[in-house]
Amino acid sequence: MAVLQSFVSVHPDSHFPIQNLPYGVFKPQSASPPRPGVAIGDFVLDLSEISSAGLFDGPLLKNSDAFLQPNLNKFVSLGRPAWKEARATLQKLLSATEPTLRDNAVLRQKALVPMSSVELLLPVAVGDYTDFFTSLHHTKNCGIIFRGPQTPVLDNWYRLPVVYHGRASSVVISGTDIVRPRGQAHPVGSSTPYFGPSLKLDFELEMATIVGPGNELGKPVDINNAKDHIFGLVLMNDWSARDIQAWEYIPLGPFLGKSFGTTISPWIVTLEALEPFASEAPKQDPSPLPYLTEKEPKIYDISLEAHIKPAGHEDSGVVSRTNLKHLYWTLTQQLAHHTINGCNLRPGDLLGTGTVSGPEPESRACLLELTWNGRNTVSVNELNRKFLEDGDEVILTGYCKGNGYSVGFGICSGKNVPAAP
Ligand SMILES: O=C(O)/C=C/C(=O)CC(=O)CC(=O)O
Ligand SMILES: [Ca+2]
Ligand SMILES: [Mg+2]
Repeated sequence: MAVLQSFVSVHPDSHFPIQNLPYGVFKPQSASPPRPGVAIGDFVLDLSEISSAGLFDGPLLKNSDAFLQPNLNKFVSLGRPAWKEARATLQKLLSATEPTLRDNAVLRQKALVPMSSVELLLPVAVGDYTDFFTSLHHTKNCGIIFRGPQTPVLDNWYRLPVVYHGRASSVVISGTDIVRPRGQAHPVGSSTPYFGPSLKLDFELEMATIVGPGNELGKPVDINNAKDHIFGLVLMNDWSARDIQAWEYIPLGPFLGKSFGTTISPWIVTLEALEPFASEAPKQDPSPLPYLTEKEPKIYDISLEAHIKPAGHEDSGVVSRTNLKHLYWTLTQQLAHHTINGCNLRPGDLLGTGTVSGPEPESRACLLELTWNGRNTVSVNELNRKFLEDGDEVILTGYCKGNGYSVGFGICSGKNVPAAP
């Protein structure tokens, strides 16, 4: 079957072919109000213009103001039938053989904006942010580093997706500077804690679910319906101050070591676009309890990379290469577990997968693991790093390789700037 083509020319290496159509929010000019868009090649299609032109003409979106909003919360709340309808409309409008937009120069001029000229914003207003801990490799390595080699993975880890509640207020869009946090730390061997800028600033390469309709308080989501609550995925960097974290986290878990900033990528790639890259998840042993047992457990084959651009340098170097398929607990198990006590999820909530470390040393997805808590170094363009230095930029990227095209996530980047004096 011929590969679907757009009338917008899309470079073969682009993350944003017509097979992808990820959703974001942008401002065409700094003074313009934010509006939803989809990425196509090097352009953003302005969905407020497409909506105002009456081109969302399917039964669910015909009279909807979902694309006349400053964020995507309303659209993601509508659920999969509306998401499918929007995708079908947009794929048709952008296809090479469809004249409606292709041959309307006035509308094209208004609705197709060069991506290089826009400001990308947070795609959703994030009401709540939760971060799971679902890579066995990451869990084992952190266990050995923080708690010693005796029992790096505790029994509960195999029975439920272990998780902590993060801070939504400090979720920021790719490109936002991250100020090095100050806090307490208590290095091994020192008799008292000290206070100061973190000396162990780290990144964590993760992905995150953007929640769709969500559930009412008191009504858990059934595991076999959990997929209907996942609108799509973004890249996520859960910045972590390892020295602050190691001292504060017992017994309640991470707090100030994580809450100073979490960066997400601007484009939400939908599960519809990821479907060709889904496969059966590996069997879990021990078998999970019935509320976590799904009829068709799926994983997604998404190649992920972390790069560091050292302070003052033009080029970045790759420090980690991994894949989302290395996770033990599926995205749907994470979501169902989150609601099993009746806790409600709301449209736009952000559920981090946890650090996506794989089995090979080069697939460790944070510096804590890559340098074994600063015992070793990683080399980046002939420089060595134990942890991040002021001015270092971390760039995450991810993509799925299709037949003749890629479905990608673009980048999720952030630069560290010095701590407040
Ligand atoms: O093992 C620990 O004490 C903590 C490790 C983390 O920092 C984990 C975390 O943020 C969840 C994850 O990214 O997998
Ligand atoms: Ca994390
Ligand atoms: Mg964080």
